[in-house]
Amino acid sequence: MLGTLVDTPVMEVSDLRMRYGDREVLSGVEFSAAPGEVVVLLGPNGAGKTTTIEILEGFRMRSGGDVRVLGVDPAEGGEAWRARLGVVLQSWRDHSKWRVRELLEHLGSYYEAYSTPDKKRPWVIGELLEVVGLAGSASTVIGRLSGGQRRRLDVAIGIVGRPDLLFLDEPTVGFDPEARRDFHDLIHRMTDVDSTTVLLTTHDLDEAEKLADRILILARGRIVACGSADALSRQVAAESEVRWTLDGRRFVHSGVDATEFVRELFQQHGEAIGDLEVRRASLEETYMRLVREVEG
Ligand SMILES: Nc1ncnc2c1ncn2[C@@H]1O[C@H](COP(=O)(O)OP(=O)(O)OP(=O)(O)O)[C@@H](O)[C@H]1O
Repeated sequence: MLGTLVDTPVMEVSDLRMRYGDREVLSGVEFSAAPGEVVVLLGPNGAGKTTTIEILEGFRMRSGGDVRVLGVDPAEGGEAWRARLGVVLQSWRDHSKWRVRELLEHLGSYYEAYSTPDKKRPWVIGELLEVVGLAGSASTVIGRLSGGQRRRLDVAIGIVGRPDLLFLDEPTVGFDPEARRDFHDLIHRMTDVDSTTVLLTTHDLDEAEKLADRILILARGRIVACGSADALSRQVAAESEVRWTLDGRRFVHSGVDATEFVRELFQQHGEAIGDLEVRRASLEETYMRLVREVEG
């Protein structure tokens, strides 16, 4: 085929509005996401992150605006559309008497009808148990899992149908550091191997920085900033901090062009320079500054 193949966006949101009673929570949210992209939605408590995700999942009717998810308006999405979505809910409370493998096999069987030549559904359960770190608990009764294992099961339930688009609302709450790292590896694997698009919310900025291709900051009903962690930090804090030692003394300099400054520093002092550090604003500093500016 001649010409450039342009990926159709997996999600397109334009002028999204949501009102609860007379209170407007979302007042013109705009963003889109491409196949295989990991988009992280950040924002203070009550900003409307869960509301946004629920609208995209088709669980909540919006008050206004245009939304397309996998090319379909979520308000009208049917079974075949839903089968291509993965949703990780806050916690799976039902079926506490079932065993882990049994529940995943049961839920997975629903997706068989939606297998395609490119994507065999559901995930092979043994392999799924491996990747979410539950292989050792396959025969455990769900009611006896620990909080962290329960959360791993939530993730397994969300991805058992090998979704094209995965929604995760605060997925790693209650994870220990190892489970958190395993989860990050899993997300990378899904986007690399299956080109799954991921939209997730978190309050863990370190996690956002590790996972996101793009970070969206939701505040006061709108997306107030959008970009990689690095781009956001450049946008907010033009200056970087350079620290170094010289003849046993510590120095600090803040400026716009750190590279040029360091070049000159070395030209002037050469090997006498020690412990050089160049630091841009962290995502936490950037986030706090952006949200404070918007919230006045
Ligand atoms: N069903 C509802 N009826 C009325 N108000 C609601 C409803 N659901 C949410 N809200 C309100 O809408 C606002 C946004 O809530 P939402 O849960 O979407 O925020 P969030 O960004 O996910 O917050 P958090 O970070 O605390 O999870 C909040 O003020 C909340 O109280």
